[in-house]
Amino acid sequence: MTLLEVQDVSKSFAGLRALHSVSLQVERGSIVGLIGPNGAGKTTLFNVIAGVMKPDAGRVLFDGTDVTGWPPYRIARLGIGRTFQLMKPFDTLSVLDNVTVATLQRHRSRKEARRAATEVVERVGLGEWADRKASVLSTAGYKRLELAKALGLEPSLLLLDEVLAGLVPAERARVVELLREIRAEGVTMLLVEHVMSAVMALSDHVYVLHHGEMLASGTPEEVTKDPRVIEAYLGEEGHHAGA
Ligand SMILES: Nc1ncnc2c1ncn2[C@@H]1O[C@H](COP(=O)(O)OP(=O)(O)OP(=O)(O)O)[C@@H](O)[C@H]1O
Repeated sequence: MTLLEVQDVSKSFAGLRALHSVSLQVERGSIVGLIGPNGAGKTTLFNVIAGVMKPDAGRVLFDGTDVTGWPPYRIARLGIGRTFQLMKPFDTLSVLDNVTVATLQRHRSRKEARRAATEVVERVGLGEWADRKASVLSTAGYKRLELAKALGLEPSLLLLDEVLAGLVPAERARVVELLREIRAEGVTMLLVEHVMSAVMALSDHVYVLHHGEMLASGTPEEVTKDPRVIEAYLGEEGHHAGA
């Protein structure tokens, strides 16, 4: 069953066409990769899905509801969570308090919100850091916190924006494992990522954006063999293929 459907979405910035008639589908329970060169439009598409930007044309359907143009808080409440490429935790708050800010959206009582936050913090492997200030975390810790904040909203769909960037390979492998576990718990994911080995290992289906247009889509194997994708992305930045 389709959980997210993007239909012919277009978005321009002062004449610059960031997205041109882009469509994609995310099946419930799947992990879908969204790849493409810098400036291809990936973050813009996330912004449209999450309600941060209104598309000039096209529609976003989530779980059968047309959410196009809805404000971000309503979309989040309906079940779309999101991590950000540029992370902005509250540095002076503890790790647990940062996540409680998210769980308070779902739980009325502070006690319940705190209990839910504690669970999520444990879930992402930050249990030992729960009472430390967010500012003491490493990059890997920040990434996990970012994931925890998104999970705290109890989303059915998670939009992940480069959660592996800046991590060393051992840490990447741990986050890949964590994402698999989160999927097994029933969370569907749309994943923007430049670390191709992870995209290939995780994704059931991959979409390739290029200059704001959907260049190709298919299984990871199909996409990596597609000459257009190799020319536009994988070949040009060959390190992606093995990264
Ligand atoms: N708020 C904005 N105002 C003007 N131009 C923008 C804005 N946001 C994005 N753009 C432009 O739209 C195009 C698509 O950018 P976008 O950030 O969506 O690409 P991306 O695929 O996410 O790139 P990256 O991999 O570098 O994050 C780029 O040319 C970018 O400069």
